[in-house]
Amino acid sequence: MSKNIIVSNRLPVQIVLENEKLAVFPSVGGLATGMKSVHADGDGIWIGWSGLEETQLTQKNKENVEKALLKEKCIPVPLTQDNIDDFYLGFSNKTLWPLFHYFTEYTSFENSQWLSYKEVNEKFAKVVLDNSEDGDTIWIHDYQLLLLPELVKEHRPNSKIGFFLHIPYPSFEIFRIFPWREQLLKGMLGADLIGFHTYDYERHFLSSVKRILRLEVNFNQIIYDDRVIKVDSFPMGIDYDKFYNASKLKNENTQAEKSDLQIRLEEHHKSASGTKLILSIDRLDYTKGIPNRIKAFEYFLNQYPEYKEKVRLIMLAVPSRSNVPQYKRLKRETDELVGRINGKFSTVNWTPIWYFYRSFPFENLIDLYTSSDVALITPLRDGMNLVAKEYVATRTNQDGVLILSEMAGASKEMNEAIIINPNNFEQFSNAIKQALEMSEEEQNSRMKILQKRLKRYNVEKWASEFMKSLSNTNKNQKTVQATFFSKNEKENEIKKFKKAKNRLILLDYDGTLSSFKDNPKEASPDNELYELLDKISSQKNTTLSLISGRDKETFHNWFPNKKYTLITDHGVWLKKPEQEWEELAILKNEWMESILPVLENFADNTPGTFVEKKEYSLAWHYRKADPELAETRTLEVNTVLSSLIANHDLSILNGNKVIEIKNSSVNKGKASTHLLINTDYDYILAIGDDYTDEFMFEELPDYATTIKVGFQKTKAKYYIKDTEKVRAFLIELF
Ligand SMILES: O=P(O)(O)OC[C@H]1O[C@H](O[C@H]2O[C@H](CO)[C@@H](O)[C@H](O)[C@H]2O)[C@H](O)[C@@H](O)[C@@H]1O
Ligand SMILES: O=c1ccn([C@@H]2O[C@H](COP(=O)(O)OP(=O)(O)O)[C@@H](O)[C@H]2O)c(=O)[nH]1
Ligand SMILES: [Mg+2]
Repeated sequence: MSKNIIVSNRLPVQIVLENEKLAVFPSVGGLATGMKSVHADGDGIWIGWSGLEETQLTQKNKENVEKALLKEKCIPVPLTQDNIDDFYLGFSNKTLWPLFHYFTEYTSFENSQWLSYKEVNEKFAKVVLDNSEDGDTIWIHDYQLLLLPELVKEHRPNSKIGFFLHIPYPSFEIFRIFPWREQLLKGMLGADLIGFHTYDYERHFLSSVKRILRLEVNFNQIIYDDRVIKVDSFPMGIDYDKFYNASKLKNENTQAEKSDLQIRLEEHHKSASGTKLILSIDRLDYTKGIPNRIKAFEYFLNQYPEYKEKVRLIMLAVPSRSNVPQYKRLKRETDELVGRINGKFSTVNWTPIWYFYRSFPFENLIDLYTSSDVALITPLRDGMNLVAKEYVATRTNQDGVLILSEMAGASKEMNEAIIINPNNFEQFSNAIKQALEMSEEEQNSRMKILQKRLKRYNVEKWASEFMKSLSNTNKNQKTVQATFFSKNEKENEIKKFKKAKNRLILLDYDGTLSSFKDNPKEASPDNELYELLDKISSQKNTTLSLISGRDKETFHNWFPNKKYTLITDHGVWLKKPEQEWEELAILKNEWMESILPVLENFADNTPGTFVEKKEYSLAWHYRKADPELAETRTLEVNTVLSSLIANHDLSILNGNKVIEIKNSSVNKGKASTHLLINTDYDYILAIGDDYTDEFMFEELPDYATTIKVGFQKTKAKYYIKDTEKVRAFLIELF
């Protein structure tokens, strides 16, 4: 039976060891709180870090920790102090976290920490491999484990691997700064499905994949070797019923059952009628915009002094990553700001800010959510922000107002909140006023819509949508319908080849025998290739022909006096050994006059592209262009050309990073059948890599062995990875 495995840096529970005694606490942070309910229901396991330092543990403690975690269906990945310093506090939280949240000035790039990041990802991989079988479904989470999908995929090719990023994915201009960007992207591409909270993060990721790895992206699918990787957005929800029911239940509490916090909150309301509470809850993190929020609150009090003594900001900041210097500084700054503002505005009856620096148990969170008239959630950047959603879920009377930063992923689905730019203090302070003065009807109507969506798209739905999408990836996993040669098939092929009495070998050039260069002129044959071709053509009963879209002059210079046939310009020219060039088709080329300037215009407007003028065709090459610009331009080129070529018997070939306009009546299919006239071959082998070679695959007789280089869709029977493998295969044959 295959099982489901969740992997994240932090487990949903944290173990604390004090005086040899184990205590188990729930983890804070959106990932742990969100996924916990998903995990609780299933029968899978969760792999992650227990929060302990590995060398602290005696053998006995280690066993006890494992036992305690196993009860929670968790398996620990042990981290040493060095791992915690360099991988967790270091690379994860001093490099990836600030960079992905657009805090470039906080981002450090330390090679030693990168090495540690790789080492710990390998450590996680080992635990995953030790606890899984090929075929299990593995769901990996977040920025601490970006390399893990690739490490696991290598050993679990038949497992479906999902990856979800809980934080923002930054725009290409930010991501490109990162020194190890290729490795990170390739690490993520080990997954079969990659999920983000919002479409914007997804779009940024795809843009990096296109520009940095230069991979083909079709809508939201990435073609990577022979795999298709799906990318999609899944906005994470919360356990709606848990928050809703807890707050419903709370309404029924008798005075004696109330928490101390609840009693104090009620006292606040009683102390002066009409006073209101504004709530803010976050981990103490610079991305959450806490100092900014305090300053904006001060701005509000100055702008609308009538609210002094009438409103109170209750601010919960949960300690987080406190060994990272920026977090230490933030703590100091927050303390000072709260002190200054309370000092400035407080009266005998009123302190404007109630500030807590600790974490609260669930019951107290509910007290805070249900007692606050306004929730002020104003991060500078936030992947999602679940607190905003939790606040909404607890408002069982459908009152209360949410003010939400447009920089939080949650803002994309929570339109009925008051959405603000947290850097605009004017807007900030007006939003507070608007929230405090909002009519009950308006509160209700906004809340209703918000609640409806959160209830429907809850965390369970989120997880099941992700899993459903992950299980569907299987169907379109392979990019090509053709197959690799199996060992048996290859042996048969060699036998067939050896037995044959008259053999024809048709080889395309670029992308088949020689790999692509930025400038096509540089892709000239090397000595190894000359030797290989000479060897093939010197065999008995063997006709070798190169069949290419290249122009005749180039091939004439590259392959003078050779013992093999040359077919150029997609089949316009043919040269047999020791014979003159013959023209297979008599073609006109006057059309070029009108089309050349159009293509040149595109070349001028699209940096990195150029026009190649051949005798009978024109080719616009865009290999070096920015891939996203090229995507738009190729569409434009195709549209413009389609109208120009009408009535000219011309066709547009969309090749590998090239668009070529040529006469419709010539193609490699016709040229290759020309070679079959008057000769009986009992063995035909054709290898080619691009769209233009498909004509050849199509027109050759059924018994021909046709091979596609690369992983695009094809009519060929087999495929092979790249030019190197083609050469190796030919060496094996001959
Ligand atoms: O594990 P820590 O270093 O203590 O940090 C706590 C978690 O913070 C981050 O949460 C993110 O995930 C939330 C749910 O998807 C999302 O709402 C929020 O915007 C994110 O910041 C982090 O991604 C987790 O890995 C941490 O465990
Ligand atoms: O004292 C606290 C304060 C908050 N939270 C939880 O921490 C999570 C914070 O997640 P969010 O997505 O808002 O931000 P993150 O901390 O993940 O960046 C929410 O589920 C809160 O309920 C908690 O468990 N204890
Ligand atoms: Mg080719």
